[in-house]
Amino acid sequence: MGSSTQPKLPIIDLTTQSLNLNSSSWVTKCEEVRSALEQYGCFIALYDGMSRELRDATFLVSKELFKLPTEVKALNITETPYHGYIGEEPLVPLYETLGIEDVTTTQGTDTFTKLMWPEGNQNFSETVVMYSKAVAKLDETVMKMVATSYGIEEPYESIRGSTAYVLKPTKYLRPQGNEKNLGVLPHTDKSFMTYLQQDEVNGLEIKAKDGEWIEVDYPPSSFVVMAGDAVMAWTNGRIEAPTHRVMITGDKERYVMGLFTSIRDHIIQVPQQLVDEDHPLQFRPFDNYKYMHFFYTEGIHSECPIVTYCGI
Ligand SMILES: O=C(O)CCC(=O)C(=O)O
Ligand SMILES: [Fe+2]
Repeated sequence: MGSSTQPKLPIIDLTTQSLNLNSSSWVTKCEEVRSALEQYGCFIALYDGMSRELRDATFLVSKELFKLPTEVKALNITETPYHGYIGEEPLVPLYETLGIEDVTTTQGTDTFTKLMWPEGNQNFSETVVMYSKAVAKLDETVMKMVATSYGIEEPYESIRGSTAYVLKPTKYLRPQGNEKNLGVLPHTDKSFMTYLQQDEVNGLEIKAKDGEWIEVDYPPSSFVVMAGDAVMAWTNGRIEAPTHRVMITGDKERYVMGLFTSIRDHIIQVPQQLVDEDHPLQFRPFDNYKYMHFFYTEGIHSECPIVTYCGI
């Protein structure tokens, strides 16, 4: 008989009170974040910068969005691959998602809202902008901690202002029958960082370094913080983007909010602090958006596309 203990992701308390630390405890906390990312490529964050009301309101407006006719949702076409509408894909028939680009700005979100509701939907726009800004604050904290822990505050400061945010409200249909069903194929994110929050139904699985799939069980108030391929290259491979998939069981639809950060109009370079004899340079300077296009056109069948794209 195998062990009944399921492997679990680390849970890190990033609530305001818990971060209100003297400087040596702050450094320890930063190391906790870095170590979780180095070991698993992700962790569960407890975060109090998102009120229950805002979270609930966001899932509510996203359910309204998915109720729109498919031909309306399909109007969300973007230049960047995977940021537009994806639905009714034969390989992942349960999965549906729409990307809202520049979502932390009223202008970006209004452009999307006008496409979906030409008559306007101010409640949708306002809710989604507020939600994304609150998650962007979590990103600010996490990245500050990563930068502190590696001693790369300055290099991070130089790319921070080029962060672009895409929110992807995502829905998984309930599967027919009782079998586990694939919601999303195993993949790594092509983003810099990803922040996931789910409504109530589990389904996300992370591939650990030993090859085992970890079923992620996280409460609706917390977030899964995950490294993307771009962070893997930026950290010279210290943090690896984890392979993950979604398996849907049970009889409920699953709703997820994913905020994806990417670095736009700025070449990402490995900070010199992360290169030494023990850690020779592994990645050439690269453009996060060009990488996303590369993945869509040529990199899709590559075993490790970021290494194919800019690995040394
Ligand atoms: O649904 C989830 O929990 C994860 C979705 C995901 O991996 C993605 O959108 O890239
Ligand atoms: Fe993903």
